[in-house]
Amino acid sequence: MQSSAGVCESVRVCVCVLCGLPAVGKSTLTHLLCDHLHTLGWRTFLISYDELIPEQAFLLHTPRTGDDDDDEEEEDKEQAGWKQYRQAVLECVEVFLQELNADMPHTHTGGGEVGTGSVCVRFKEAMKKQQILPTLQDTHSRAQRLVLLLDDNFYYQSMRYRVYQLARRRSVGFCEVYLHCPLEVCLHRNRVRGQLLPDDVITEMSNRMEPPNPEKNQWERNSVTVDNTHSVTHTQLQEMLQVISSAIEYPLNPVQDDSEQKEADRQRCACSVLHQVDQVCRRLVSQVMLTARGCRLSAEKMKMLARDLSEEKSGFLQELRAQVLQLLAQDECVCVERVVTMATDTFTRRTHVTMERHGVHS
Ligand SMILES: Nc1ncnc2c1ncn2[C@@H]1O[C@H](COP(=O)(O)OP(=O)(O)OP(=O)(O)O)[C@@H](O)[C@H]1O
Repeated sequence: MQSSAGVCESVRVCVCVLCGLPAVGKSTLTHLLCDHLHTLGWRTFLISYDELIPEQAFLLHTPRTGDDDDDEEEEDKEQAGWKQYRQAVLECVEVFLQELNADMPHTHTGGGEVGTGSVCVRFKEAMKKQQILPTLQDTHSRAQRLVLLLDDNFYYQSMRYRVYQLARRRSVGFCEVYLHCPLEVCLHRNRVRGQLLPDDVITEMSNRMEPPNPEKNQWERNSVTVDNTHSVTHTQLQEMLQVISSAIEYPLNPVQDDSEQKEADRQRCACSVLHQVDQVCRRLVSQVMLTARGCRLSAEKMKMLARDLSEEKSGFLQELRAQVLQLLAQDECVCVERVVTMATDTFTRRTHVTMERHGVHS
């Protein structure tokens, strides 16, 4: 049976999120997965964030590392812009899924706010290039299963959770493939391919990486972790195909209870706390750097201090995030103001220790 758009109505779909550090090998693996899925007669739609989001937005976003705290406002604006682009990608995916089995032609021209409209244009180009609609319209095709492969770093759990929510709203399957290997290997692969990203950006992302945690997050139960230090083995490939297959056979149901809303509230609260504490930490780091400048530290020592402070801040924010989410998961009441004050005190003490270690005295 066909809709007026000509797409077979019984297409089973799943969204597969590929996450991992830059240069870990996500794109390479995606192509391998596509080849294998095609031999099963399944269709794939490769959604590469690198190709949909203008390069400029990625460059603006690259996580900052310590000694460039001067222009906080500018960075906030950049972060907001980058988030809009990511949101625009998800909007395109959602409209695509909405129209897939509905009685509608694929004529969506939106794709987000002004400035992110290019994402929609690129999304449509990707559809055309990968011949998504012609194959799905072919009723004789055995391609009744479609796997959307989302290729990006997805280093925060909250980034992946948004995709999960989308899959749930549209009643399709959801799974995750987390690709990892030692940081040094990623840095090396990045250098070999022509150093697309500075080392410290990849290192910073590694500090921030929150791998899937199926034990803690029920919604991440359909995930597989793959060590990509060497070539992917047959067993690893089978594991991935198994997870994708299970996601496609058992699509998610739209929310029946308020658990999803609760989880979203928890994430929002944690983000708010983290954002405020992050601002405070940056100011403290800037102050320390100013004090160090006053102490006439050599350029080399200033660099080492900046690096240590940056690491201290990343680690501290990560710990705090985990603690806040734990409290919220236990339904504890989290007073944002209080947490921010306590966190400020703790981080101030830590910066003092770091200062002393570097011979900086206020
Ligand atoms: N298992 C592997 N063993 C050795 N080299 C690999 C492996 N997988 C990928 N590579 C190489 O590492 C480099 C980065 O791979 P790839 O572009 O797939 O990474 P990526 O995770 O998609 O990067 P990005 O997120 O920056 O787009 C490429 O040169 C690729 O050939």
